Amino acid sequence: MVATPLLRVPQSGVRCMSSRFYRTRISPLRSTIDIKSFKPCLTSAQYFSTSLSRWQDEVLDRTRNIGIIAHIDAGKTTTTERMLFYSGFTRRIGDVDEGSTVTDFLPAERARGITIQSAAITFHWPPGGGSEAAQSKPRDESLPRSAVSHTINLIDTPGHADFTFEVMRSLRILDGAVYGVAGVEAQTEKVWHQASTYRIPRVIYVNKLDRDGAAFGRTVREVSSRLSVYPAVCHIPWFEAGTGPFVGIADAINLQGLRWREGEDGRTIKMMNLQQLDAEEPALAQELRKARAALVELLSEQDETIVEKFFECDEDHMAVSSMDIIESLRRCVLDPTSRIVPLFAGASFRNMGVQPLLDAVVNLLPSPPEAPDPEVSIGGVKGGLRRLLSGDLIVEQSEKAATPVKGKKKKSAALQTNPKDAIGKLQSCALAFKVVNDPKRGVLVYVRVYSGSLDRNSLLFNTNLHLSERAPRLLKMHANDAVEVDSIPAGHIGVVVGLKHARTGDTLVTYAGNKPTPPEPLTSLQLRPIDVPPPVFFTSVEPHSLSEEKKMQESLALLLREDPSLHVSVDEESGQTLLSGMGELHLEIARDRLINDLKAKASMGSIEIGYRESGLGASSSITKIFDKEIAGRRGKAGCTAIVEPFGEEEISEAADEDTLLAETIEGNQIIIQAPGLQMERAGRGEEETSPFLPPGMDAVTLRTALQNGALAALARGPQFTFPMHNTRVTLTINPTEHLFGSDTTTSALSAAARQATSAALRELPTGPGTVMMEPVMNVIISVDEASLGSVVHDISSSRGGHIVSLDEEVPLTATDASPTDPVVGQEDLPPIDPKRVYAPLDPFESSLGAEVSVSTSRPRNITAKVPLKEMVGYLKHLRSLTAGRGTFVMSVDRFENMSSQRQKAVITELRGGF
Ligand SMILES: Nc1nc2c(ncn2[C@@H]2O[C@H](COP(=O)(O)OP(=O)(O)OP(=O)(O)O)[C@@H](O)[C@H]2O)c(=O)[nH]1
Repeated sequence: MVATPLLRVPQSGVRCMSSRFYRTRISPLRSTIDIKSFKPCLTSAQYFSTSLSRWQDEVLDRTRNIGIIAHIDAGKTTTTERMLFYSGFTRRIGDVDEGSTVTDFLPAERARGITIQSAAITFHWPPGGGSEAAQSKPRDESLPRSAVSHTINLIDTPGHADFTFEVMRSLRILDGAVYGVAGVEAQTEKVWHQASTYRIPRVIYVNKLDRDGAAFGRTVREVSSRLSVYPAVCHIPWFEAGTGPFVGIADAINLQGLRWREGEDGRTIKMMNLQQLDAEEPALAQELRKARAALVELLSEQDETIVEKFFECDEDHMAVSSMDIIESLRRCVLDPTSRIVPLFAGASFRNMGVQPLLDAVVNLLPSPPEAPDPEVSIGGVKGGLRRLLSGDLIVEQSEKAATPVKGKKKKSAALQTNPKDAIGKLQSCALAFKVVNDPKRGVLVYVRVYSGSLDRNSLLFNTNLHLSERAPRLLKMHANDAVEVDSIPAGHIGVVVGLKHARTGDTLVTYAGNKPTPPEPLTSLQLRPIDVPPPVFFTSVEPHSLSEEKKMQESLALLLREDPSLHVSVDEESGQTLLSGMGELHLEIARDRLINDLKAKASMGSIEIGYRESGLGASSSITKIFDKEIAGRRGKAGCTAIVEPFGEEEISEAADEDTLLAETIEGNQIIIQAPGLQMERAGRGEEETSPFLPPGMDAVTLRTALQNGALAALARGPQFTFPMHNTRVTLTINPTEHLFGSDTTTSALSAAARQATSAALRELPTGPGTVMMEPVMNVIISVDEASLGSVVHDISSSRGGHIVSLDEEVPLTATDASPTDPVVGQEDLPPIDPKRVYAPLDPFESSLGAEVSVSTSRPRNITAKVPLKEMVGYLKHLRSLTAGRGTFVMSVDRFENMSSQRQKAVITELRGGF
C-alpha cells in the first residue's frame, strides 16, 4: 500500500477531511529503481523494448531531480534531513547543530555546520514507491501526482558565497528547485538570480516561522519586490490564537488546517477542514478564505483554464477544486514566461511543514522531460540539447562555420565532416556534476544523463579532457549507500565508479562505431558550460618530507578533480607548489580535505591574495632554439615569441589560414602562427597534418605543446613573480627554421615556447615596464536604513571602494551568470508593487503597519567595487557597524592596475615589512 501524502484530498477540495490525527506511514524498506532487477521479468525482445520504453517513460514522469537552494543558514540541511526522515529513508532526524546529518557527510562540513559538497540522494515520496508495480501504473488524472510514489533525486547545494561556482555547478543539473528563505537578504537575491540564469522552475519555502518575531507577511512582500515575482501564497502560518506560538499551517489549496504537536517528530498531523477551523480558530479560517480568494485571483491573471473553472463554479473562489488549483499552479511553474511562484510555509527545525512541501515538489515541479531544454555548446554555437538532437542546431552550426569568425581559425575542423551524420552517431551524453572521493568505494563520479542511456562498460569520451575511459561500474546512490545497476537512462542521476580522469563539470559522451574519438564536432559538445572564475587567493603547500611528495601530489590531483575551481601550480624558481582558490574559506576547506580527509602529510602556508602582473608595452621579437637531451632522447625545436598588453574586451582581427590558435585563457591571449606549414587532412575524420611535422605529430599536438609552453611562462611575471594578466603572447613557428624532423618532440616544442615567452617577458621590466594588478570585487551589502550612512562612508573612504548604486537589482557577474545564457528580458520586466500582493498580516502588525514595514524595515542594498585586499575580514567589521545585522556577498569583478604607491605598500607588507 502506498502511504498517504498530505495534499491528497477529494476533488471538491472543500469539506474534505474530518478532524483527526493523521499519521504518515513510514515504509520499512528502502526501495530503489533497480533496472537490473527489472530486466529478468521481460520475456521476448519485442516485449522488452516496448515495455521497457513505456516503463522508462512512466518512471521518468515520476522522477524529480531537484535541489534546495537558499542563502547560508536558511535551513537547507535541516529541511533535507526532515525530508529523508518522512520518506522513510532515515530512522532518526539528523541535527545540523549536533553534526549528525546525512547530507553533510564530510568531516569538515560536520565540524563547521555548513554544507560544502553537494551530495545527491535518491528517496521516494510518498514513501513505499520504487517497486515495479508502483512505477508502471499509468497516472490517474483525477488525483494529484502525490497520490503515487515518486523518485526524488535531491541535490544538496551549498549556500556560502565562496562556493558560487559550486552552486552554479549543482544548479545546472536541476530540473526544479525548492527555494528556501528565512527573510530576504543580498545572498537570497543572488542565489535566486543564479537559478534564474538556468530558468529553473521553483517553489518558495518560507522557513523558521517558529522564531520570535517571524514575519511571514513581510517576507512575502519582500519576495515580490526584491525577487520580482508574484508569490502565490499556498500556505499561511498558523499562530495559536493569532498571536501565540507557531503550531502549523493553513493550506489555501485544500482549504484545511494542518497542526503539528509541539516537541514531536512531526509525523502526526492533525488536519481540520474549514468548518472545524471556523469553530476552533475563526480568525485563521477567515484569513484562509482571503488567501484562497487571492490565490484564485492571481492564477486567473495568468491562466485561462482556471478562469473557466472559476466561472463554472459561479465565481465562488472557495468552490474551485484543489486539483484545478494544483494543475494551474503547475502550468505557471512550468511556463518560463510566468512570474508566479508558489509559496509554502514551515519551521523545519520544529518538524512542521515539510511533508506538504514534499507534496508540492511532486505536484508542481517538472519531471525531466518537462524541464527546460538544457543548453549545450558545440563547434562554437550554443542552443538547446533537444534542438541539437533534432538536427536543427547543427544546421545553424554549419552555416556559422562557413563564415569566417573573428579571432578564430577560419578552416574549422567541423567543416570537414557532415555534422548531421555525427549527431546521428551520438548514443548518449551525460554531465559529471560531482566527483567525490569515497573512503570505501574510491572515486565516485556523479552523473546526470541527458540523452540515451549510459551503460556499464561503455567507452565514455570526455569532451573537456579529450580522452576516453570505460565506465566499469554504475551505481544508484543514497547518500552513503549504493545499489549496482546496468545502465543509467536519460533523465536520471547515478554514479560511475572506476573513472580515472573525469572531473566535476566534464561532459561525457558515448557514440556509435569503434573509433578512438567521436566524429567532429561531437568532440566539442559541452552541456551547460560554465566559466571557472579566476582564483584570487593562494597558499603554498609543502610536504613534510621528500617521501611524502608523491602522496601529496596525488591528493592534490584528486582535490582538483573534485573541485576544478581550485588551481595548482608550481613556481619554477622556488619549486614551491601553490594552491589557489576563490576565497579564504574555499582554501581552508581545501586544506581540511587535503590534510584531514585525504591524509596528506603536508603543511600549508598563510592564505594570500593572488595579485597579477602585466606589461605596459610590447617586447621585441625573440627567437629561442631548444636543443637538449630530455629523458635520454634528443629534442630540438625553435620558436619566436612577442608579448604585448591585451584587453579581454578586445576583438581580434580575423585570423588567417596560418593561425593555428587564438585563445584567451585566464585573462591572457595565446596566438600561434605557423606560416607555410601547409596543413592538410589525411582523410575524412582524420586530424590535420603537414609534411614539415615529424612523423606521428599532427596540428593538435603541435598546438597543445606550444600552448603549454607559453602558459608555463605566463605563470610567473618577470618583476613581481605573480602570474601574468592582460598579456598577449604571439608564438610563430617557421617550419624551415624551427622544426627538425624526428628530433622535434612535443617536450622540445614546449620548452622552446616557454623559453622564448620567458625571455620576451624578461625584457619588459627594463623596457616598457610592468605593473602589479589586484582583484577588485563586486560587493553587495545589505544593511538597515540606520547603518546605511556609516557603511557607505567606510567603504568609500577607508577601503578605497567605489559605490556603484544604492538599492538596485543585484547584478549578475560573469561568474554568477551562465555566459551563454543570459536571463533574457528579465531586466525589462516591470517592478512588482508589493501592495498588490496578497500577504497575511503578521502577529502584532496593524493593517497600516503592513505598508509601513516594507519601506522602513526593508534592508538597503549597497553595490560597490572594492579591492579584495580591503575586504579581507570585512564581515566582522560590517557586523560591528550594523549591530550584527549587515550581510554581504561578493564576486570577482576584474583585475585592476595598482597605483605605484599602493603597489609599494603591498610589496612591503608581503616582504614582512611595516
Ligand atoms: N528556529 C529555527 N531554526 C532553524 C530552522 N531550520 C534550521 N534552523 C537552524 O538554522 C541553522 C542553519 O541550518 P542549516 O540547516 O545548517 O542551514 P543550511 O542552509 O543548510 O546552511 P549551509 O549548509 O551552511 O548553507 C541551524 O542552527 C538550524 O538548527 C527552523 O525552522 N527554525
